[in-house]
Order: sequence, then C-alpha cells, then structure tokens
Amino acid sequence: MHCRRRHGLRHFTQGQEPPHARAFGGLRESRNAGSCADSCQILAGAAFQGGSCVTATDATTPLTPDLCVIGAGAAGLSVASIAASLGASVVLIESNRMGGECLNVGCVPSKALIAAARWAHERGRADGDGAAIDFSRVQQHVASVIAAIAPMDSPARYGAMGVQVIQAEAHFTDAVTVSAGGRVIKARRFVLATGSRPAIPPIPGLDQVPYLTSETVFELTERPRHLMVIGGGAVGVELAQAYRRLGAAVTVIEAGPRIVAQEDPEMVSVIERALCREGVTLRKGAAIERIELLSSGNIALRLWNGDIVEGSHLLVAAGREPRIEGLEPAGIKADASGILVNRRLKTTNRKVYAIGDCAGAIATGGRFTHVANHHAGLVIRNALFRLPARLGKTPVPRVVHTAPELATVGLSEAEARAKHGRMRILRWPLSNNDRARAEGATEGHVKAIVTRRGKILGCSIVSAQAGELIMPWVLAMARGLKVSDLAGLVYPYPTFSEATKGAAVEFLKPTAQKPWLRWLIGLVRHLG
Ligand SMILES: Cc1cc2nc3c(=O)[nH]c(=O)nc-3n(C[C@H](O)[C@H](O)[C@H](O)COP(=O)(O)OP(=O)(O)OC[C@H]3O[C@@H](n4cnc5c(N)ncnc54)[C@H](O)[C@@H]3O)c2cc1C
Ligand SMILES: NC(=O)c1ccc[n+]([C@@H]2O[C@H](COP(=O)([O-])OP(=O)(O)OC[C@H]3O[C@@H](n4cnc5c(N)ncnc54)[C@H](O)[C@@H]3O)[C@@H](O)[C@H]2O)c1
Repeated sequence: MHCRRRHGLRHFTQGQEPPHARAFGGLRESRNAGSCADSCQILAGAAFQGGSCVTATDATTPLTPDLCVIGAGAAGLSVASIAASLGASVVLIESNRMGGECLNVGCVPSKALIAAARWAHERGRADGDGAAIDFSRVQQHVASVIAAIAPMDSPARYGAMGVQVIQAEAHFTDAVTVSAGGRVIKARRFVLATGSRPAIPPIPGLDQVPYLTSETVFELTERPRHLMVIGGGAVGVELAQAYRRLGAAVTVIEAGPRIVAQEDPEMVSVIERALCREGVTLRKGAAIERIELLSSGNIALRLWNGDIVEGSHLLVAAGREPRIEGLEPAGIKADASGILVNRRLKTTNRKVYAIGDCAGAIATGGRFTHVANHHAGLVIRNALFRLPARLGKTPVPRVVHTAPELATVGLSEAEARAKHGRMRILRWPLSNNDRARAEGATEGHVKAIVTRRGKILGCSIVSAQAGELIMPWVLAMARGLKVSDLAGLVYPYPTFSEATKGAAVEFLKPTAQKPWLRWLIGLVRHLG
C-alpha cells in the first residue's frame, strides 16, 4: 500500500540517506527510535526528530523544513516518504491515526472483510442464517491485517526516515505559517493531504437513530441481523455483498436509478445480478422520507412511495465530503468538491499544494488510494524540482471490489461516443476462457473501446480478478500501444489474462474476412 515499500530505507543509496536515517543505520536497527517515537506519541503535539524527542526548548523555535505535510493518510505518507528519501527535510502532521482512512477505516479493513466473506461464501457457511460463521474471528482477521500493516505507517518508521512527525491538529495562522501542537512551522512548501469524511445526507430522523459509517462499521462486534445500507456506490455495494456473504440480511437503498452510477451500466448489470443472486435486496430510485427508531430497537426507513424498510442496523454510505476547514488565513479557496487546485495541484496560495481526497474536482480521478499516491509523485516533482508535472497525463484505473470485480480505465462507451463518434467495441466473455471454466468463474466479460485505427480509448472488465486483469490495458494506454499490440503478445495458458488477448484479437477479425486476404492465401497455395 502507498509508496512506503518502494520508498523505504532499504532503497536509499549511501549518498541519498537522510542524516538521521544514517545515524540509525536503517529501519530494522531503529528500536530505540521506535520507543522514543512511541513515547512522543503519548504527548499530543510532541515532535519526533529522527530519533530524538523535541524538548521544551526546541519547541519555541519555528521549524523550517522544505516540506510540511498535513495529514498522514495515503497521500501525506507518500509525499513525506518520497521527499525524505530524496534528502528533503519534512515535517508530517497528523491529528488522528497514522495511515488515515485507507489503513484504518477504508481499503484495508474493507478488503480484509471482503476476503473473510469470500472464504465464508466459498465454504457455503453463509447459507441459511449463517450461524456457522464465528463473527469474532472475522473481526480478528480485519484487526490483524490492519495491525500487520500499521508499523509501515508508524511515527517510528517515519522518524527513522528523517521525517519529523507531529501528532496534533494543524491549522494555518497566516499564508506562510502552520501551527500544530504548540509548534510553529514555516515551510518552504506546504502539502495539504487532509482527506475526506463520510457525507451524512440531511434525512429527517437520521440524527435520532444509531447509524454506522465506514468509520465505525469495522468496529461491529456482532454480525448485524439485517443491515440496511444507504447508498449504492462502491462503499455500499462492497460492504453489502460482504455482510450478505457473512450471513446478514442486507438491503441497499439507492436514491438514483442505478447502483455504482459512475460506471458503464452494461458492466454494472453483471454485478447487480450477482448481488441479487446472493440475496442482497436492491431498492433503486428509493427516496427516504424519514427515519425512525422503533420500540423493538429496529430502525425503520420510510420511503416517499409509502414503503417501509426495517432492519437492525443502518450503514450510511452516501458519498464523501472533503476536509477543508481552516483554510481562510492562508487564502486557500475550496468548494464542495474540495480544495481548488490547478493541474499541478497548486492551491490558490502558491506555496501550498493539495492532494488526495481533499483536492477538488479537477484533481479527482476519483477518491482512491492510488490516485492519492499519484498526486504525491506529481507534487514532489513540482515542489522539490520545479518540474511542470501535471494531472491528466497518466491513465488511472479504478476497481469496485465486489465479486465479480469491476475494473475500468479510460473512457466509458458513452464518453467515447460523445468524444470520438465512430469507434469499435470489442467484447470477450469469460465463458470463453479455459481457466475461468476450470475455476468455475465464467461470469463477466472484457469490453474494450478502440478507435477504428486501434487506439485504445478505454477498457472495462467485470470478472473474477478484474483488478489484476486491467493492467495490460492501463500500460497500453499509458504508452500509446495499439490494441493490435495486445493481440500480438504471448499469454500463458491457461490464465484469466488470455481474456485480454481474446478481446484484442476481436479487433483483427474483420481484417481476416477481407477478400484480398483470401486471395493472398489462394495465391500462396497455388505457388505450392
Ligand atoms: C470503505 C472504504 C473502502 C475503500 N476502498 C478503497 C480501495 O479499495 N481502493 C482505493 O484505491 N481506495 C479505496 N477507498 C478510498 C481511499 O481510502 C481514499 O481515497 C484514501 O485513503 C485517501 O487518502 P488521503 O491521504 O487523501 O486521505 P486520508 O486517508 O483521509 O488522510 C487524511 C489524514 O489527514 C488527517 N488530518 C485531517 N485534517 C488534519 C489537520 N488539520 N491536522 C492534522 N491532520 C489532519 C486525518 O486525520 C487523516 O488521517 C476506500 C474508502 C472507503 C471509505
Ligand atoms: N474499490 C474502491 O476503490 C473504493 C471502495 C470504496 C470507496 N471508494 C471511494 O470512496 C468514495 C466514497 O464511496 P461511496 O460509495 O460512499 O460514495 P459514492 O459517491 O460513490 O456513492 C454514494 C451513493 O449514495 C447515493 N446516495 C446519496 N444520498 C443518498 C440518500 N439520501 N439516499 C439513498 N442514496 C443516496 C448516491 O446516489 C450514490 O450512488 C468514492 O469516491 C470511491 O471512489 C473506493
């Protein structure tokens, strides 16, 4: 996850190592650093400077690093680790848990839960009331995965890299100064990586009932009897399927006409079928009028059409809103989509960048960890090297981690039609793939959108392992390869990846029907 593995101390050459890292002789020997950092954590606002706790005297002196990064989620950690590995001085400020959303309440726990649910599903234990599932073991699995990854994001590890970690809330006091935990930071450049939080829709009665969000759902100690999910986006459908597979009754209430509305309806319909087959109830186009707590302890959602949906638990997964508070003293502007940035991720304050989930519409290729990491790379090039690295040059894939998965890169069919008019659509069903047959995973297909000359405009795959299968298409788009290049590769047999070849070869089929080709074969035959 993040860039931490790529940018860990292991990869420093002697010349590149920050002085503090050299003093520790690398991460694995930094046990003292760890204990010092840990004790620093106890003192809110204490800073950890490459192995030595900042003393009260130190605290009166403003810190003047090359970079001050606010927020230690995927985006902030990536920037801090890359910058430190390049020898820049970095202050990293985090008010909550290191690792941010992805590690603590996002990608990591959700994918651990999904994995546990898949195991339960495959063993058939989720049938009936799912009584055979020991939910506490599921929760232990989720907690153990977080715990296994957490040291990679810890203050100790970042301290050993030479990053000064301050555990406190940061706020701008003027255009060039940040204050956090009693420290004053006047950095050459600031990077805002403050992330987002769950959006809570203004539904009457919602504030009167107990409800879960992605920030609390992974703390459930008992399996919900009937989980109602408000919102059929990625969070809603991934968790709905996982809890259904773990034996809960699940109803998704989606206000719009479609679930996962940002993706191609043709591909989403495959996910929708799978959800319904497994017993998830989907209520699309369902507007909630009000929410009530019943005397039974259940929660009732009253819909505008008069229907009532009743369940034991309520999960609100109705989108995210950026964390954009306290920017006024620095002259940084924001709107509902996030902090306003240009294509170099610079805010309206020329010393400040914004990246990851907190960055506004222009920066969002979606709110994803890999987008946050991508932003981090762009900011490093801009802030440390003044290179004109910009958004929009690199194709960014996205994956909905349901079963089957849905992975997409580039334009959808509708977007491509609007932009390019004439184009070709290449489809290849997984039922034509021998490995998929062997695995009993034939649901889904590849759908590639190409120009008539074979330039790849986009690709969407709905299948088992679609998130893995999308990468050749991402590479081809990034490097300007044509679909015929993908058709010409040798793929190992039998693998799911042959589905890419299947779709790519579809592009060549009309050529194979051309009369001149038949004529050429006939001529060669005639010549013996
Ligand atoms: C359930 C769920 C599943 C997801 N699954 C995936 C997935 O599979 N793949 C994927 O790519 N993405 C996924 N995401 C999205 C992904 O988690 C986010 O896009 C990513 O974590 C954003 O990283 P970030 O660094 O921008 O923000 P965050 O991780 O939110 O980090 C921001 C940090 O800034 C801190 N902060 C905020 N304000 C201040 C302040 N004033 N002072 C100090 N610190 C501050 C916060 O405490 C926080 O730790 C998922 C999200 C959810 C909710
Ligand atoms: N696999 C992944 O990479 C992954 C997984 C989870 C989340 N994420 C990211 O997290 C972010 C948030 O995901 P999300 O699913 O919460 O948001 P989302 O915006 O994708 O979906 C929210 C859904 O809730 C619906 N909704 C809003 N208000 C409603 C109401 N009052 N009643 C019923 N439905 C309502 C919306 O119509 C929408 O379909 C996304 O940007 C996504 O990129 C990514």
